[in-house]
Amino acid sequence: MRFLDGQQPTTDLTYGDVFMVPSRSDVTSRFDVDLSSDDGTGTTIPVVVANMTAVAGRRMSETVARRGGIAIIPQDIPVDVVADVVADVKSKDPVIETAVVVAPSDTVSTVLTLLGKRAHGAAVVVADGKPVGVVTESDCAAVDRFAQVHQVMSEDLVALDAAQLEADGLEATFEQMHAAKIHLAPVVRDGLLAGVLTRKGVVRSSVYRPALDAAGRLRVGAAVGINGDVAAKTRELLDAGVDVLVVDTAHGHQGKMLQALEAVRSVDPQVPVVAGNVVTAAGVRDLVAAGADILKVGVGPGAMCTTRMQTAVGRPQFSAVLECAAAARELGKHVWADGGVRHPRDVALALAAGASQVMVGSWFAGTYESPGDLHDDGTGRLYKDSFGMASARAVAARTAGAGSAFGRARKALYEEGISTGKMYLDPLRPGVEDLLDEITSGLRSSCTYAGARTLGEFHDRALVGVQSAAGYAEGMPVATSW
Ligand SMILES: NC(=O)C1=CN([C@@H]2O[C@H](COP(=O)(O)OP(=O)(O)OC[C@H]3O[C@@H](n4cnc5c(N)ncnc54)[C@H](OP(=O)(O)O)[C@@H]3O)[C@@H](O)[C@H]2O)C=CC1
Ligand SMILES: Nc1nc2c(ncn2[C@@H]2O[C@H](COP(=O)(O)O)[C@@H](O)[C@H]2O)c(=O)[nH]1
Ligand SMILES: [K+]
Repeated sequence: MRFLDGQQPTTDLTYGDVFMVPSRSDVTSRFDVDLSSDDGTGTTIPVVVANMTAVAGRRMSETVARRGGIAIIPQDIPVDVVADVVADVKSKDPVIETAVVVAPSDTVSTVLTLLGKRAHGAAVVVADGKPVGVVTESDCAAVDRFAQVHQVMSEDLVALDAAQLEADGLEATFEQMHAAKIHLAPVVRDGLLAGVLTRKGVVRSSVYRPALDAAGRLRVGAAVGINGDVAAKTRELLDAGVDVLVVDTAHGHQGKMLQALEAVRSVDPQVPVVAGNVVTAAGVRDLVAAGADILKVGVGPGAMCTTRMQTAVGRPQFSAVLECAAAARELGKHVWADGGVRHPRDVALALAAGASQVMVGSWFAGTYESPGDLHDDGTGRLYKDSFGMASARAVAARTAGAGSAFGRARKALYEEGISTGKMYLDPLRPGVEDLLDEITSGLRSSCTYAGARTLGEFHDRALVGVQSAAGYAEGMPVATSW
């Protein structure tokens, strides 16, 4: 990456401070851009779901890995639950999606609760393992909440056969669904429900490649903190089958982190290890020396994060990523830009600055696939609760039952995150895949503007300028007259 006209910025910058100019390009289609990362984590799009309890759970992990990204299960989740999540994600099909399933005797009230768990807009009604109907939100409108599913479901089913699907391919399957005027179809294998396909999902499967491990199963990562028996927890996580290990604490450039990395490396010298958070080249070098392959960069940019207000510590994220990525590159290592990503442009800028991937937390909390329950704010707008991992809420959960009550009370004094975030679902993009579409289409387009076919070329070719607040504002759409 170069600054425009050889500028050398004299202050640290964040995403809003910078813009990219187009360069001569011979990349004729945005579909010609390869978004795979080269940092050894096996992702085919450079998007990692942040290890936050309100964001990364099993549905999020499965959905994002099917489209080529990876989610990191937070360190606060008990290790036996992590093992269960990893096994579940790895049991899922890379193309056929997991259905929301109900029984004919379930109530409409149950259906309405479950529909919000995935973006399909329909639940498959199953009896003896076979699909017998489909039920949507509109089927449930204006009927009693205790009505039973069999009374309202549509029995007019067009089911797809998994073997036939493989033989026909995605395009023919899409055309078949189009001709049948259906947006969703249950998929059966030997007559039993194997999942669902949506028309949108079929198109996505033709554009994205799933992030798969050596055995062809979806990838998933998990985080470990720096306290306690790090080696033992690492062993348990690796036995559970996690593909990437994230060693995570607020202040990554500290002695306990270096010891934690040594403990992790003593267990497994091979697994990709991500460590952070840091924002300086010195932090990068020390953590690499202790065994990290990838540095998690970002102190204070997160949407749920109050660290900069509490402590004055942190660094504007674009400059942090630029300096850390350059230091990591010299050592043959990589960085993930963690936090503060709110628009596709931020993803492009982080990658231009040299990050191999971008971590997204709060933005994805506001989707069907995040772990929380859907709420209506009283005006019909849907949202989910979110909270920081250093908030009072997370600290109380993390320390519950550990140590003495006195110790927990002392810990509770330190709070560097908000407990009561409200992340609205975008009515046009309520599912995480809708956001991935928005991010990756923006990023593919950024790459062609820079004349880049790969993310490596994008970083090499990106030409970045510094802008005023008015320059940033000019880029915003204006939907009403002024
Ligand atoms: N990216 C960011 O800007 C930030 C991210 N977070 C996230 O919050 C989660 C919890 O992290 P964390 O609070 O580190 O909890 P951890 O459970 O990982 O514990 C942190 C350990 O480091 C010690 N420590 C020393 N200095 C600090 C410091 N300045 N801040 C925090 N701990 C310190 C603590 O001891 P003692 O308690 O005795 O001081 C404790 O033993 C993580 O997921 C982290 O990524 C949190 C803050 C900032
Ligand atoms: N200082 C704090 N940082 C936090 C907290 N919880 C999470 N985080 C960091 O934010 C990113 C995600 O950023 P986002 O803008 O996409 O939400 C996450 O990976 C952590 O590094 C917190 O309580 N305090
Ligand atoms: K912040």
